[in-house]
Amino acid sequence: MAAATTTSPTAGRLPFSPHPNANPARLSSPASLKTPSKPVSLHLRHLTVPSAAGAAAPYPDSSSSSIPDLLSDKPRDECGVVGIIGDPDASYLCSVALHALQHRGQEGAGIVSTHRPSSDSPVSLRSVTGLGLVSQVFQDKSKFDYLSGSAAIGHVRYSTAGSASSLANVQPFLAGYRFGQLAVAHNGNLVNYSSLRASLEDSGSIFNTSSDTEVILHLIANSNSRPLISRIVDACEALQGAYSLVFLTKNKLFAARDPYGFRPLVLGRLRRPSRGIVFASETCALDLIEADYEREVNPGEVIFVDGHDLSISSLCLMPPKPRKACIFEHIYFALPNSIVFGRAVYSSRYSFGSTLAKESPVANADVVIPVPDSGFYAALGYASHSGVPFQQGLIRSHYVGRTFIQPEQNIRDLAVRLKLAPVKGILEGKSVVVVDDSIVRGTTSSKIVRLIKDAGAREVHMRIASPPIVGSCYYGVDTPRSEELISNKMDVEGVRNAIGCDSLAFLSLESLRNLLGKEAPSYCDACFSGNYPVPPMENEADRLLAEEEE
Ligand SMILES: O=P(O)(O)OC[C@H]1O[C@H](OP(=O)(O)OP(=O)(O)O)[C@H](O)[C@@H]1O
Ligand SMILES: NC(=O)CC[C@H](N)C(=O)O
Ligand code: SF4
Ligand SMILES: [Mg+2]
Repeated sequence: MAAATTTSPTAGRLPFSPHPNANPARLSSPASLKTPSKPVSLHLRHLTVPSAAGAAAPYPDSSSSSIPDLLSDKPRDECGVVGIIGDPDASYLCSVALHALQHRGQEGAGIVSTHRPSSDSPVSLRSVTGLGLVSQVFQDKSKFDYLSGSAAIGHVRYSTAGSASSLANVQPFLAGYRFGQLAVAHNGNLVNYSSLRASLEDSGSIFNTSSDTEVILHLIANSNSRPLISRIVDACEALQGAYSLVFLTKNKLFAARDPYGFRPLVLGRLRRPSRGIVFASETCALDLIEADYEREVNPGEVIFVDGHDLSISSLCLMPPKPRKACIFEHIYFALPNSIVFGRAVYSSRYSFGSTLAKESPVANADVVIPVPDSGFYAALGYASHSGVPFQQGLIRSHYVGRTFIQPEQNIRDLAVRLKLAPVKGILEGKSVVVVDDSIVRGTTSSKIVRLIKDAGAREVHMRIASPPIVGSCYYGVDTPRSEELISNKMDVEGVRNAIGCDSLAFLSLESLRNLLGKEAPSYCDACFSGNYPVPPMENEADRLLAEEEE
């Protein structure tokens, strides 16, 4: 194996290899689908946890609930992944880290860990997955006795491919194949999933789920390369789109990131005596389990950690691509206390807001209010730059999750009222600047404008701390279809009219790029600009059709 660097964790700071794109050494042929020599069947295993009587699942599937989940109205959060090795409490720490990443996915959660019943028995992998929140799936603490080993990977899911309500699609996926057991957890979306799956099925592969992630396991199983890291590289070379991945075997933890680096993935080290190694989608997960941030997993890099001595090896074997980190992580997805792609999310949002104030001031405004939660930080920036007092004119209920909205207009109104309550004393008779991070379909904004006007506001001026969203995302964010995006259907004046506010302004794409400075070209802004770094190969109709057929 070429270009591997192996070190001991006791040697202080880890001497990782240079930037992966500087080392295009390859182990195998260019990206192409390998033809398996024989049909390969993977056996996916889960210990499943039913969502507490269905009713307790906070984000019920529309088919099973009287309140349909209309999260498809907005860009839904994406998944979060965690991997920990070298600590006796690996699965418990994994669950804590998943709590920190809960905002990235609420449909399902799971952990796969190593397990060794006694010192003379072999190590095996065990899985616990369930629909719902981490606290629901891991409510029963005996799960951590079942997941007893010193290495674990975990996942919180918001689906981009495959049914949201199918327990089989909840990750991590655990499979047995000719080289033993392998588990994977994935954040992202594979744009060539359908063609990969069709090709694998033609060759005899039998799929257990409707998730795009499963093709990764089949590609690894079909690779004839050795060792496993080479099979992972082989698989990654066939994938197109976004993937931040963690893999677990009985004695190794792997992490891999696509060559564009769409989705975040960081590496840290536990402060506790074990000095275990951690991978996580966001640094907020490291903070919660008291791990120190060491660095990002670089785009195109595959890292593996040996469970015996916690030595870390880094391979940079994927063909180099221009880096394209998702700017929407900074606008909306990531937690504001995280550092994502080397930038503090809080300060990004604050600066988007202050630049918006510079770009689109409101004359004679009385008060600036945020749309909780995600509009908060941009509103602080807007208020600070404009000198207009900041107030909380909308109070968010702690007991309503992400917005549940009915298709019928009257129930939609109720849903927003359940979540957000206006403070009359702040709004009555005022000219109000309302700051939010984004408008997707316009559902939230139009309801909020009405709420604020009903509370007696004289004028309502919407200020949005990102450019108009004109295109869908194909890289791990489940945005509505392009034709449902309000800014794809009409210009800013049309949107203002539809929302019913007195004025509306978005942060310009130019300002957003200026704020990123010389790093701007290393960010994906396709949903604002239409410049898709990887062409969306499979149209959404195919995706929807595939889901309907489940
Ligand atoms: O134009 P729309 O289709 O209504 O979507 C846009 C809204 O959705 C998001 O918030 P969300 O309600 O998801 O929750 P949060 O801000 O509380 O996280 C976003 O912050 C906007 O407020
Ligand atoms: N949002 C994500 O990253 C989802 C991962 C994977 N594509 C799934 O649908 O399960
Ligand atoms: S299209 Fe938008 S949401 Fe998707 S990766 Fe690019 S910036 Fe992020
Ligand atoms: Mg919001």
